[in-house]
Amino acid sequence: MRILFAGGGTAGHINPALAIAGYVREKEPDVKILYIGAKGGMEERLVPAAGFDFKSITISGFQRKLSLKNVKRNIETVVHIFTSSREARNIIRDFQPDICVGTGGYVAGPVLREAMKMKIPAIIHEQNAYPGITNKMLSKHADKTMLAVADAQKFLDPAAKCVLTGNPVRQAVIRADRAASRKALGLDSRPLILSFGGSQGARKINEAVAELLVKGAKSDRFQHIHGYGQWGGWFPDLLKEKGLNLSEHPNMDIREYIHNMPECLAAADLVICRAGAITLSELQAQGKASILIPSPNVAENHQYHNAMAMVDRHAAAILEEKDLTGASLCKLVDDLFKDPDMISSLGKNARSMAILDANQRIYRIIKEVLAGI
Ligand SMILES: CC(=O)N[C@H]1[C@@H](OP(=O)(O)OP(=O)(O)OC[C@H]2O[C@@H](n3ccc(=O)[nH]c3=O)[C@H](O)[C@@H]2O)O[C@H](CO)[C@@H](O)[C@@H]1O
Repeated sequence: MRILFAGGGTAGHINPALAIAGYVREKEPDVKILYIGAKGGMEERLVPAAGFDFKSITISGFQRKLSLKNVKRNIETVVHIFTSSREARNIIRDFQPDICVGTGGYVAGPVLREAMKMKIPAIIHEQNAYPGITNKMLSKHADKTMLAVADAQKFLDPAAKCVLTGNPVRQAVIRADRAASRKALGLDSRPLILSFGGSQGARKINEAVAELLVKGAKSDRFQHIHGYGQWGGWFPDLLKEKGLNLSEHPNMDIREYIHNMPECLAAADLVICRAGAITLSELQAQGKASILIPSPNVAENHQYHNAMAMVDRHAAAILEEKDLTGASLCKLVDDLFKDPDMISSLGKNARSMAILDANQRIYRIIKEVLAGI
């Protein structure tokens, strides 16, 4: 079997593709997998690191806010629509896939469209309750549109052939064990706080977490791992300005991107993060207590709705960005750790929401589509 994947822009689109690809490779070690991503996107690093062949095409998205710079970018995007289709077509011709799987993000558009024109079976996966623009466009002609949340169907083309699968989570996340992960990370018996602001990081979360790290360093009560993101290069200097010298605190660790997320998640006692769809599925798979800070800058405020689905089931705490300060975050963390039963019940309730067989369901759909069912 030869499978072509396309999806990218943020890890929220890349990691589901890697989860599906990883599962299929476990089931069928002879499978040939190729991943097409966008030149310059996070997928350029993440996909080869996961051991899959990768090719890129040049593509960009339309900028909605009008400015001179954005007009120029939008003209480039129109040019890319044509050139990227040609690039995608050439890669597809060379690779000759049996099926093409799209997981959202601009790059999936030209790849899946060209595959469909070439009569190659094409299926897409939507991670959110509110679908992204690429999947909305592709859903009309896709052989199957796989959904994480049934509600997404009402925003898709009426012709979409929808099937509910849940979000695919990487096997490494599902399997990671707390005790083994804590040992591998060199942690001691104090609680571990894990924080990050989505796959790209978030300025406001960095600023609030800086306070939490300073306070944590003084009290020495916690161990902490924080991912500050690709635009957060200023974060280490902020800590220095605040007088925090991390070399004196070996179990306080900051990094631009957390590459060993399965271990870090398994080891954590409390996770502070955005409410992107895949992050939430991972929290559920690992049954972790969390403080969710939804991004207010996403289509239809969908991260708030993602978060509330957990908060309403007492499976996470929420701190809205408008209420987020160093002080409000420190207080909520203190309150939670004062109440160990609360931390444990948030984790248990999160786990009860997990859909752990999404990879199996998607694998079955791939086989059915290939068999013409
Ligand atoms: C601002 C934005 O557009 N966010 C969207 C984006 O979020 P984003 O790209 O942040 O996606 P998710 O929260 O869904 O997934 C993030 C993934 O990155 C991993 N990770 C993150 C940080 C890190 O340092 N290391 C690491 O490995 C997480 O474990 C997870 O697997 O895609 C999601 C899925 O379509 C959407 O729900 C989000 O609304």
